[in-house]
Amino acid sequence: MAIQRKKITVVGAGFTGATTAYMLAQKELADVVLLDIPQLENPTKGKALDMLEASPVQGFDSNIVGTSNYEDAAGSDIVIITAGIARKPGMSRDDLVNTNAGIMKTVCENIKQHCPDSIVIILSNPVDAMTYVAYQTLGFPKNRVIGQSGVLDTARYCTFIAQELNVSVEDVRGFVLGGHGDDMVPLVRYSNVGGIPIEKLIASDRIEAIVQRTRTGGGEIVNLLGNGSAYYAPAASLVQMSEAIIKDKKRIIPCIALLEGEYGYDNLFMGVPTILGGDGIEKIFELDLTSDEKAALDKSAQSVRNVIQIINI
Ligand SMILES: NC(=O)C1=CN([C@@H]2O[C@H](COP(=O)(O)OP(=O)(O)OC[C@H]3O[C@@H](n4cnc5c(N)ncnc54)[C@H](O)[C@@H]3O)[C@@H](O)[C@H]2O)C=CC1
Ligand SMILES: O=C([O-])CC(=O)C(=O)O
Repeated sequence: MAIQRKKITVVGAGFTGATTAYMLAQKELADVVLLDIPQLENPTKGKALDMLEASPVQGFDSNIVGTSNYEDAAGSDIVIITAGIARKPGMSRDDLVNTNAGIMKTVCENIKQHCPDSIVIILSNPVDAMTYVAYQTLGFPKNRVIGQSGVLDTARYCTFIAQELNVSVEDVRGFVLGGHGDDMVPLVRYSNVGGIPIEKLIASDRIEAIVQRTRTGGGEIVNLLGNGSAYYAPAASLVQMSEAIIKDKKRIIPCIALLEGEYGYDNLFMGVPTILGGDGIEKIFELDLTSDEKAALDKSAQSVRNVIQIINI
């Protein structure tokens, strides 16, 4: 009897979607379905075939197909949504809200019909608000609707700390709380290098500079690229989340989760530390925060609420 492989569908075959599909296949996490709109069916099939033809060279056996038909997504264990427009220099993520909310609703209606048992990971921006739209449309339990921001924001934060100290990124631990906007909250007090608190190793003005660069890390890439936004690190982040779910690793990963009283917020999707495993978000950790940290998180939460209020679909 043939081995039943896991299946992951990536909706949106643009920069982030295609890169994610390729990384998932390289790691042999699952067979991959790459899905875009009917007008882009041939380019989507072409990207998938091109990736598949790399498999003999790279030595992976995951299958990859391109499609615009949601029937091909049926039975997916995970659906990753990257569909939507990306910002350009001079724009904020929030400028994308109504265009992408419309796209999110259409995509999620299809996922609800064809992949009712899947765990859904949302990337499209503004991602906290888009995760809320997805949750409303899908009607899935909250553990199966997850937004990606914290892995990426934390990765940027850890990159900058490793650069500052000229040490391995592998030894840097930290995480970023809050919404995926310029007022996200890198938690300095909980950050360390090889177990040593960063406050003992880096001067406070340099830490502040790292925190600020992390907050505007997406914009830094947008300005450099000139016509789109980051995709290598976002794709790597989606793959780490998918791996935690597919392998039931129970990793402690910051994810956008539905808060129902945690940290004092209700009915709000925002980035918090979670356990990510086979059931999706299996637990949310509530950390003790100082009054300054809580005030920063309140500001970030308010920004997320402000965006949700202008959704008009
Ligand atoms: N949460 C995060 O940390 C990050 C979020 N993003 C967001 O991810 C989204 C995608 O970014 P990119 O891949 O760079 O954009 P892109 O423009 O390269 O690709 C988007 C793709 O979505 C497709 N699409 C549009 N409507 C669709 C629909 N109804 N069904 C299926 N596919 C549809 C487009 O045809 C296009 O191929 C953007 O909103 C961007 O802001 C990007 C990086 C990080
Ligand atoms: O900045 C953007 O528009 C894309 C994104 O969310 C990121 O790279 O953090």
